[in-house]
Amino acid sequence: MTENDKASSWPTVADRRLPAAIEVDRLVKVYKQTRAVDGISFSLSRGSITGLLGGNGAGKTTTIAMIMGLVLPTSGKVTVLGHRMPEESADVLGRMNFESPYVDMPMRLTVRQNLTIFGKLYAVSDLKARIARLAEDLDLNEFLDRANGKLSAGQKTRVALAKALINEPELLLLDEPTASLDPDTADWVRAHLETYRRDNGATILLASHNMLEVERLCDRVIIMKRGRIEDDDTPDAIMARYNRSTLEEVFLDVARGRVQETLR
Ligand SMILES: Nc1ncnc2c1ncn2[C@@H]1O[C@H](COP(=O)(O)OP(=O)(O)OP(=O)(O)O)[C@@H](O)[C@H]1O
Repeated sequence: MTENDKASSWPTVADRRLPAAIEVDRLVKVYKQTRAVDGISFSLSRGSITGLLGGNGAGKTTTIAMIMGLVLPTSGKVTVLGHRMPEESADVLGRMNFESPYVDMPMRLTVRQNLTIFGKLYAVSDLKARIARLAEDLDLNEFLDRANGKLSAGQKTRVALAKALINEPELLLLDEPTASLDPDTADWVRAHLETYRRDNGATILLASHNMLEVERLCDRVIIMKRGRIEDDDTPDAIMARYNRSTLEEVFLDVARGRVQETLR
């Protein structure tokens, strides 16, 4: 994707008048001894795609869980599509969705049964047609009536993506959407996410350890370290600031505490 393509798919002026897709204000989560999230703030505009980066234990998953209203913040505020989380989650959960390769769907149910259950949970109208469309788009027809437990990792990821898109969410939260996929399937999933975002004006927040993925997909990168935000900007601006040509190098600088002279 070129910079021009990215710019043309950014939110319109009208979109900007809507409440931010996600507003996180001085958010803290303490688990007994661990400050998993330590006072972070950011706001994501509609139609943007943002990468949440950080080493193991940086606080990415905890942040996403608080945005979804699944984990109660110790302090601070989360607002999603204009609604306070978790207090007003019932008003907004139907407009968002989530995917993680680490959350399995029921193994004995077939792909079609799983998608039907999730579709009913989200009260999707004309569910049969929606599943048929997703099966076509995500190439699921070959195994639509196979038990989820009998699928390969790549097939399961495509099904998980179908589940995440079943309600045509305005906001998509992804926790390592291409983990354990072969490069071809991973590329295919990324292309699908780009298309979905472009066609639906959806907002995407994705946690990823794959720096090339983030460079390719994201307009903006938030780097976390030990529960705090270490940097927050476009991929190009961050690479320029660290005087690096890849996000991978920036990631290593941040992880190993190598701060560029220009940043001191
Ligand atoms: N339920 C929990 N109880 C206690 N500590 C937790 C819990 N969940 C996460 N933590 C701790 O909070 C910190 C942040 O964890 P989190 O899973 O949010 O990090 P992450 O950035 O998603 O890491 P990874 O890249 O490894 O998935 C870690 O130190 C972790 O051990």
